[in-house]
Amino acid sequence: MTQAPGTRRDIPDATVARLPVYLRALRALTAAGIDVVSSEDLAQAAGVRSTGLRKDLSHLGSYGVRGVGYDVARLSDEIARELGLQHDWAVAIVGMGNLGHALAAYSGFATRGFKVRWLVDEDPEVIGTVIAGLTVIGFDELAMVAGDGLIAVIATPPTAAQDVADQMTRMGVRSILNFAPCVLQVPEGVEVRKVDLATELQILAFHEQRGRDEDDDAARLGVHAARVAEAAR
Ligand SMILES: NC(=O)c1ccc[n+]([C@@H]2O[C@H](COP(=O)([O-])OP(=O)(O)OC[C@H]3O[C@@H](n4cnc5c(N)ncnc54)[C@H](O)[C@@H]3O)[C@@H](O)[C@H]2O)c1
Repeated sequence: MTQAPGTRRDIPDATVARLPVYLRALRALTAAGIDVVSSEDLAQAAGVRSTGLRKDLSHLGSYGVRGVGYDVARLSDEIARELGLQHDWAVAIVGMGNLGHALAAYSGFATRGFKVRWLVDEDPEVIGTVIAGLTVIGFDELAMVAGDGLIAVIATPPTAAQDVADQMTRMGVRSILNFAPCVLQVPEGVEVRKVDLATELQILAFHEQRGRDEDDDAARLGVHAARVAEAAR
C-alpha cells in the first residue's frame, strides 16, 4: 500500500491499542534471535487471532511476504514509528503518594521509550524530597521547565485530579494518563487515558460469577436428568 507524502493513515483505535502488544512480542522475538516470523506465530505470541493480526498490520501497510512471514526488525521499526516511539517521551508524575512512588520506581517506562523527568506534588513537605533519584517539584517549577510533548500521569486523590488536569492543560500538556477514579473534563485536542484496576477487577468478578452461575445451572440440569432417568427405569 502506498501513502501520499505528508498524509497519515487512519488506524482504528482498537488496532492502535494492540500495536504495543505486537511490539512487545516482536521485541521478545528479537531478543530470542528470531529474524522472521509467520503471522500465526506472531499472533500466538501476542495472544490474538492471526486473521485479526494480519488485518491490524495491513492498516500500517505491512503485509509480510507470503509463505515467509514478517521481517521482525522491520515490523518492529514500523510499529514503533507509528506509535511515535522513535524518541523518548518526557513524563511528569503528579501526586507522589503510594502510587506515585511505585510509578516513579518502575523501570519499565524507560525501556519502552518513556523517561520520567518530573515528579510533582503540591504538599510543601513532599516538594524537595528525592524519590527514585529525582527531586519532587511544585507546579510553578514544572511550568517553567515543561517542554512540548510532555505526558502527565495523574496519581493524586480524585478530588484533586480535575484541578491537576486543568493546570496541566494550561501548561500545554495534551496527553494525560489518569489513575484517579474520576472522569476528567479536558479541552478538545487533549487525550486522556484512564487506568482503573478496580474496574478491571469488577469485570473479572462479573465473568467469575457468570461461570459459577453456569456451573450451578449445569449441576441442576445434571440432577434433573438423573432423576428423569431414575423415574423412567
Ligand atoms: N488506577 C488504579 O488502578 C489505582 C490504583 C491505586 C490507586 N489509585 C488512585 O491513585 C491515586 C493516588 O493514590 P495513593 O494511594 O498514591 O494516594 P496518596 O494519598 O498516598 O497520595 C496522593 C498524593 O497526591 C498529592 N496531591 C494531592 N493533591 C494534589 C494536587 N492538587 N496536586 C499535586 N499533588 C497532590 C498528595 O500530596 C499525595 O502526595 C488515588 O486517586 C487512588 O484512588 C488508582
